[in-house]
Amino acid sequence: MYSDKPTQFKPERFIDSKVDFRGTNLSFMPFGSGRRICLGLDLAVRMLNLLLASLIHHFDWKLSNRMALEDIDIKDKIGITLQKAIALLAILVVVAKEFISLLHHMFGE
Ligand code: HEM
Repeated sequence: MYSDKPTQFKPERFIDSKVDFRGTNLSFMPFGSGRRICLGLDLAVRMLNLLLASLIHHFDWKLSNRMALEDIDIKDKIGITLQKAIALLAILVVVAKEFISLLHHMFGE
């Protein structure tokens, strides 16, 4: 099931799945496995949810005119860090009112 079109973005493949990301299932190990498994795993899992939820909550997003829906894919390219082979050109559209008032609160008028 997990090897079914592995390069396609299909998050639903994990619904009702018993495979986890903590290095016990070698078909899916984003943080590595065994003695050298990522030391920041727990921090990263918490921060990723918070970061992504904050970005989605505070901003509206749209795709750049230079990119079509069909161009979105999840292939990676090897480098010092792992990068997307085709960058996602997402544009921030509207800054939500709550975020503006948060900035005012933090930095004054
Ligand atoms: C989404 C975020 C992250 C991903 C996907 C990730 C992934 C990985 C992977 C694949 C490895 C290599 C594991 C292996 O060799 O088997 C690794 C190692 C490591 N990661 Fe992360 N990591 C993330 C975030 C973090 C964070 C936030 C920290 C620290 C605060 C961290 C600290 C480390 C350290 C210290 C190692 C080396 C462990 C060792 O060699 O013993 N990582 N990480």
